Amino acid sequence: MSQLKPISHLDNIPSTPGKFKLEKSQPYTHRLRFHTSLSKLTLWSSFFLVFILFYYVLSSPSPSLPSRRSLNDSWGGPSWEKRVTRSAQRRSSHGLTVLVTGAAGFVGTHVSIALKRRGDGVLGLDNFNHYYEPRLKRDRQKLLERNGVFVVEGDINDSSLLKKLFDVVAFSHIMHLAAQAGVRYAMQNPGSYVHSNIAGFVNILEVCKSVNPQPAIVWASSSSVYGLNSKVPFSEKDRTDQPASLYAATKKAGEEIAHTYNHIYGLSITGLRFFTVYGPWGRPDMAYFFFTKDILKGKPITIFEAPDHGLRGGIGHSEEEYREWWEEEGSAQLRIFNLGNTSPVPVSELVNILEKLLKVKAKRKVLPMPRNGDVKFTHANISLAYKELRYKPGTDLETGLKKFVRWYLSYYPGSGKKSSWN
Ligand SMILES: O=C(O)[C@H]1O[C@H](OP(=O)(O)OP(=O)(O)OC[C@H]2O[C@@H](n3ccc(=O)[nH]c3=O)[C@H](O)[C@@H]2O)[C@H](O)[C@@H](O)[C@@H]1O
Repeated sequence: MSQLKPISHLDNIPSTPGKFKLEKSQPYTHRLRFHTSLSKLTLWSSFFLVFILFYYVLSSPSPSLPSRRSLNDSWGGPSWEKRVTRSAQRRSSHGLTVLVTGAAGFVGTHVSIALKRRGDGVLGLDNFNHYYEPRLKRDRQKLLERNGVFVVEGDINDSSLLKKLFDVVAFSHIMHLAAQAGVRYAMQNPGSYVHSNIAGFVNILEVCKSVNPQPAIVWASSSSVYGLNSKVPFSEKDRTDQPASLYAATKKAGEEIAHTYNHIYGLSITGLRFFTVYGPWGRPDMAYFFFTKDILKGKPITIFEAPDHGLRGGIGHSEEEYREWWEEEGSAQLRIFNLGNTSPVPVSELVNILEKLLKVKAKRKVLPMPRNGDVKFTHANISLAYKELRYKPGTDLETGLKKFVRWYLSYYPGSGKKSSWN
């Protein structure tokens, strides 16, 4: 756009002497000539400027846009590169070098710390968006820093940043967890799901396909891809073509996109279908988190009841289970695994446990399940993950929620003071 401004400016320059009072005196002729040549000079120099600008815009390679953006970003420079290198340094030659996207997120934080503790080199990437309280993300970042993990502030859609990271570090793996999460929010902000879960994922794959050596990719799909399926437990072999939310549809699209990049470029890609993950440092938009908050405040909570009066079970696993997810990839694999717990729990049972742990009675409002993206039930078949990864959840819901509640009360001190049974 900037090259247009001088052109419209040129259009406004008086180009004929008709706007000037004509006098026949010599000096005037000189002035007129001088003016004319000045106009010409201005015209030509402006034209030249436009040409230079135009040439610059056309001849700059595509990274010129991101590099202009980088003026506002907090990445780049020798001390930044040093921090990146140090964070990605693995402790032994057997260790992996992992880029964790969405590192300041709930799952990303736990994964980064688990990998770092076992000796892998870990670098985080996160855009610290405002989907939920940024303070929580910043505090997770501090936790990561205490554990030796540096989180680069940037977006997965920024290919120049991604390329720069691969210039500085030869990552063996990407743990891609950056995404627009949340099932119900997709009705409010559909574009953010397309931007992060589809465009962002493709951007990551585009960079991965071009670097040498190509990193293996492990990424977060979702149990929500099972959508309206009624056959339980959900198995990886089941159909996934009836998503109930745009969120689920973008995760399903991610699985198909993964297939393409494996097929064409031989990228090794493992998708993990998470089943309602919960625990300390969790996400405030999830039911167990805001139920805890509202129960403590004495505010009513809404329990969605499916039309067949079955309540959908939120099931999951706590941070211990993250440790065993990882294994060295063979080349060019395309895999998908369910990760969750195998005993579904009705939402009402989740509330019973929270009441017991918080020592506060919940004000329950039971409503028929709205058509808001939620599904009636979810239940994981995890035999494939057990067979191939030895994945075995070891935390029951009550133990996991106890850990969450303990964390919640210490993170939000004062929130539990009013706690008492009515
Ligand atoms: O399993 C997954 O794949 C997904 O798990 C969660 O989604 P969801 O299971 O819907 O998690 P919650 O928002 O915590 O909902 C749990 C259950 O509580 C119910 N619920 C939710 C909100 C509410 O006010 N009342 C209520 O009964 C929901 O219908 C649902 O059955 C995450 O938000 C997704 O990002 C993730 O991909």
